[in-house]
Amino acid sequence: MTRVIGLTGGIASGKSTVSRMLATAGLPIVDADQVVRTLQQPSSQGLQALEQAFGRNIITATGELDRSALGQLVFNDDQQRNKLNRIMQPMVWNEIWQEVDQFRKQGIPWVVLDVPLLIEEHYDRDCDLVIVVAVDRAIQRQRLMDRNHLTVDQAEARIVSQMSLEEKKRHADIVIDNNGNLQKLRQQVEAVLKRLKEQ
Ligand SMILES: CC(C)(COP(=O)(O)OP(=O)(O)OC[C@H]1O[C@@H](n2cnc3c(N)ncnc32)[C@H](O)[C@@H]1O)[C@@H](O)C(=O)NCCC(=O)NCCS
Ligand SMILES: Nc1ncnc2c1ncn2[C@@H]1O[C@H](COP(=O)(O)OP(=O)(O)OP(=O)(O)O)[C@@H](O)[C@H]1O
Repeated sequence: MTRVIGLTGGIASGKSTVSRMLATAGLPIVDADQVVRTLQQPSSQGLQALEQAFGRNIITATGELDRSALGQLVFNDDQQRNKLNRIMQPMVWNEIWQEVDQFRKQGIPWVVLDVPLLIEEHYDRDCDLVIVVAVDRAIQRQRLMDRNHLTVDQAEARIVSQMSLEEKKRHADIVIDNNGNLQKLRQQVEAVLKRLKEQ
C-alpha cells in the first residue's frame, strides 16, 4: 500500500529544501510548482486559459508565461489570485493524483506531495501524514527577499496572500521548525525518516 505524505509550508519557509532532503533519502516527490510550470508551457491549454483570463500582458514576446507580470497581479489582489486558482487548480489536482496513481501501481511505500496550497485546496484530506515546514515571519521575509530579490513590501504581499503558518500548523501531524541552520533542519528530517521506517 502506498502512503501519501503531504508536505507544505509558507512561501520560502523551506519546503523545497526539505523535499530535496527527502528525495536524497530515496522518497519519490510530486512537486506542485513543477507540475504548474509544465501545465503553463507555451501553447498549452493552461497557458491559453490564462491568456484569455488575464490578457496578452502576461505573455512574453516569445510566447511564454511572464511569471513576474502574473505574480504582480495575483499577489496583490485576492480576486485575481482566486481567478488564477480556479483556472489552474483543477488541472494541478488531476495531474498530481495521476502521478500518485503511477506510484501506487508500482507499489512504492511512501510518496511525498510538495504542494504550497495543500491545506487551502484540501489535498491534505487524502494524505496519510501532513508535514508543515514553519518559520518565524521575520526570517521568512528575509529569506524570501534574498532568494527572489524582492523589496520588503513585495515580500510581505506574497506572505499575506497565503494562509498563515499558524493556521497551517494546526493541520499538521508533524511541524518542522526551520528557524535554525540547515544542519538543524537536516536533523529534523532524519527524525521524520526514522519515524517513517518504524511505521
Ligand atoms: C503566480 C506565479 C506565476 C508566480 O510564479 P513565480 O515563478 O514567481 O513563483 P513560483 O511558481 O515558483 O511559486 C513560488 C511560491 O509562490 C507561492 N504561490 C504560488 N502560487 C500561489 C497561489 N496561487 N496562492 C498563494 N501562493 C502561491 C507558493 O508558495 C510557491 O511555492 C505562479 O506561482 C503560478 O502560476 N501560480 C499559480 C499556480 C498555483 O496554484 N500554484 C500553487 C500550486 S499548489
Ligand atoms: N535553514 C535554513 N537556513 C538558511 N537558509 C535556508 C534554510 N532553509 C531554507 N533556506 C533558504 O531559504 C530560501 C527558501 O527555501 P525554499 O526554497 O526551500 O522554500 P520553499 O518553502 O520551497 O519556498 P516556495 O514556497 O517559495 O517554493 C531558499 O533560498 C533556501 O536556500
